[in-house]
Amino acid sequence: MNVLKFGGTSIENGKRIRNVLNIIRDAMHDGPVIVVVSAIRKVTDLLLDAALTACRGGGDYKEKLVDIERLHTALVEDLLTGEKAEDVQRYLCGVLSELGDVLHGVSLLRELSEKSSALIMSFGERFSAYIISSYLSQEGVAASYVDARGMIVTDTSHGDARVDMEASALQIRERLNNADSIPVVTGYIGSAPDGTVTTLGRGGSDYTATIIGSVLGAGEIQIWTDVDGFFSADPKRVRDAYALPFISYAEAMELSHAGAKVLHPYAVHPAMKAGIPITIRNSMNPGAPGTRIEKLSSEEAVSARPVTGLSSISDIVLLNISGSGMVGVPGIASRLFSCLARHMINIIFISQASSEQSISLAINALQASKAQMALDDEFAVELGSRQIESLTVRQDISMIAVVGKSMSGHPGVSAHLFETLGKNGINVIAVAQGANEMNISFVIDSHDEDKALNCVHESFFLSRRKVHVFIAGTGTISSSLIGQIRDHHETLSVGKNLDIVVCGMANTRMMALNNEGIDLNDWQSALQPREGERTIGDYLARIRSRNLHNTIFVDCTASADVAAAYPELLRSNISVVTANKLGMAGSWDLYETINDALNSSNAKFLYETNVGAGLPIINTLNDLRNSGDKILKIEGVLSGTLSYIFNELRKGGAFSRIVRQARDAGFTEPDPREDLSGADFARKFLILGRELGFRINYEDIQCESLVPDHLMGQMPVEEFLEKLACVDEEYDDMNRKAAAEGMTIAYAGEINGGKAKISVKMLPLSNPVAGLNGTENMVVFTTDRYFDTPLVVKGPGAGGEVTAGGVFADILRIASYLV
Ligand SMILES: NC(=O)C1=CN([C@@H]2O[C@H](COP(=O)(O)OP(=O)(O)OC[C@H]3O[C@@H](n4cnc5c(N)ncnc54)[C@H](OP(=O)(O)O)[C@@H]3O)[C@@H](O)[C@H]2O)C=CC1
Ligand SMILES: N[C@@H](CC=O)C(=O)O
Repeated sequence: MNVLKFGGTSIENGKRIRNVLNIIRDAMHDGPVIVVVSAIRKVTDLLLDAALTACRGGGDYKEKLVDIERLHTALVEDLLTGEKAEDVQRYLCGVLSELGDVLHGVSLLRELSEKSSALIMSFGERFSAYIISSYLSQEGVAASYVDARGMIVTDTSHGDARVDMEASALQIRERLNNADSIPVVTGYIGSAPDGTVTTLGRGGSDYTATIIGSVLGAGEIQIWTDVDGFFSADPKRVRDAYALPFISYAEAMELSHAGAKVLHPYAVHPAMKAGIPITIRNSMNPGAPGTRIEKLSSEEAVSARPVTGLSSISDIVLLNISGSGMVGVPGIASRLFSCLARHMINIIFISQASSEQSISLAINALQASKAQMALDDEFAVELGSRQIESLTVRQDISMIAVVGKSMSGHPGVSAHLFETLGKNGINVIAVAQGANEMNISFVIDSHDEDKALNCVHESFFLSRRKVHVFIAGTGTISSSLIGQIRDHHETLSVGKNLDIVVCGMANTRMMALNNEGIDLNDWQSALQPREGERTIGDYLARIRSRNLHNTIFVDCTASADVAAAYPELLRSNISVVTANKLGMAGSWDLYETINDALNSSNAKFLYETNVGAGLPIINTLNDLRNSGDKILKIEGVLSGTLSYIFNELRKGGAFSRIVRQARDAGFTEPDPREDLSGADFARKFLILGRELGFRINYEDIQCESLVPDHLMGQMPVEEFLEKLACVDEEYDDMNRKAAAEGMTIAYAGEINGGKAKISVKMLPLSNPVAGLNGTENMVVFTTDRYFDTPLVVKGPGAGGEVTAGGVFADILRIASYLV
């Protein structure tokens, strides 16, 4: 014999009930069947609403009653015909008038006791079981309605009653053994010894099913619901969660107690005691195998991954009682727990450190004020004498449980868990782990619940890990970067199990956001006007509110406003990769604030492309310093644009035309005057100087400008490029003169002892700088170790593809730290 329990969504409408008929018919091939049903979806909520409305007085509850009647009548009309339909309508009429009387009484008294509430709530299952048993009979499956009030015996805690297993077993055997038709039993309800109606708590029909199954020694207890099984995490919150093929009783119990809604928390115990497997099946997808909950063999347990599943409870508060006077005083904990028990307050989580100075308890948020009052009263004397210093209630708290039988004796699970949380900046407020080592529960701010569930789930369950990228700027570098991420996505996914998801991009006018990833083949179409939300602050607010795990912000703008936001991003634990030099070459104040933020956060900050675009210059410098070498001097060419201009001039051509070519090729800054004035080069030297440990500012870099003063004023870039022709002759002359002397002109500089100088130089053609081509940069490090033959880094120092490649490499460096 098997017990089949159908939840509210499985019997939501006529189509689904027809489906249930097929499931029952199939199950009948395996032997006798007992059916347990919940109320039709929404009915329990409607009943509760009707009860609360009635309690406020007046007749408004009647509207809810009409809704309840309409919902059931529609089902009868859809499913039943002839005498069966009439019989059920008569039954509904009678029971609805009983319900109406109860609600009327509540509205007159304006009082809703737990007892009357349980009575009102019991009607849902009575309606559904009657309709379904009648429908089965009509379809030729002999079935009879069984009211569980006559079988499930409970105590008098009406809303969340405890079941008297012995008394219930007697009744169940008497009513259901040797039944000659399929019993369709009302789930969720029972009765107290005084005959009053009780309920087993929300979702209690699962419990009814396992009680009946265990008493009658069922072969299997099937819980038919609307999901494919017991998931590794709540699929509504964790997109990548998946149905587990099997889990142990103990794991199912831990997970359902910690918030997994697929199974009532008490339902596992009777089945476990009787050794009967429970299967969770999807009535909308009966072909899916579902999850089998049973006793696992030791081999199965050992071969399983250490963590089986995650669950969470959101609406809780954390009570914290603390005081140095509690240390070594016996009885405080006992009084604390007894007091809460007396007030029927269920404790979800307990944590006490060995110092005994504080005890933290998580309880349901609805019971917070009751608990606070009760404890204030209980500990009034200790609070008055400051033996207990504070009794606080912290709101907006969530508890997450990480559960797995194989966690026991498996070192590193908690280390991995807390490392993952830490890297994502999730603050753990309290932790608890029982000595059975199969549940680590921790309490965090509710704001971080989804982020924590996702990053922990990913780190324990998925081989492929996600990194969420938000880009600022959609110009030359960003466009190349987006193309590279798109083209390399598959390789990274297969080769490195890394999924780079670009979730956001913005320029000053447009923005696109998508947590699941923007389509990189058509990202331009995803951009929408930023109406009213045009500042970088608005974009950052959107990013922060998403609170996704493993988030990297990528700055491909040349905006000081964006650079000024780095400290805030880092403090929000969002890592930053930037091609924009205005952060590390900004004011000393900003530079320090960025470093302070970096030191106080777990986020990373990389800016290799700030100097020499994709060339490994900052990393080389730091490798030299970190390995103990002393850098004596840095010389070279660090402007791709100026290198290009002088390399082209050497071949002949007008200065202004070459500048225009550099701009069109994407080598220049958004405003080419930043390059021609030497400012961009100076920033790179400033960054290198600071990397070397010098406290220097932009003003400390001596640099020669190539832009005539009158062209430095405010004017559009196009106008500037036109007017720049005024210097063409001067550079033509300079170039000719140099060539005549077997020399060349170049724009180069050096940093020596904290002093930096950049200028136009006349160099012999034998100088390596004269051999540069295109946008090539060259940096020469003279160090203690590289003294006779200095270390040279040389290659293209500007351009979309090489710079984007450097940005991409920084993203991957951070990704490999995060995942
Ligand atoms: N080009 C190169 O070879 C190299 C460039 N870099 C650096 O990379 C950065 C980008 O250069 P590049 O791509 O060539 O420049 P582009 O001018 O092509 O692109 C700049 C982008 O930044 C956007 N932007 C500006 N301000 C903001 C803001 N406040 N919020 C959001 N978006 C903003 C612009 O949007 P809008 O169009 O709306 O103004 C534009 O999309 C610069 O800092 C540059 O120094 C570094 C190494 C090499
Ligand atoms: N405009 C810059 C780009 C790299 O930083 C340059 O020309 O070097």
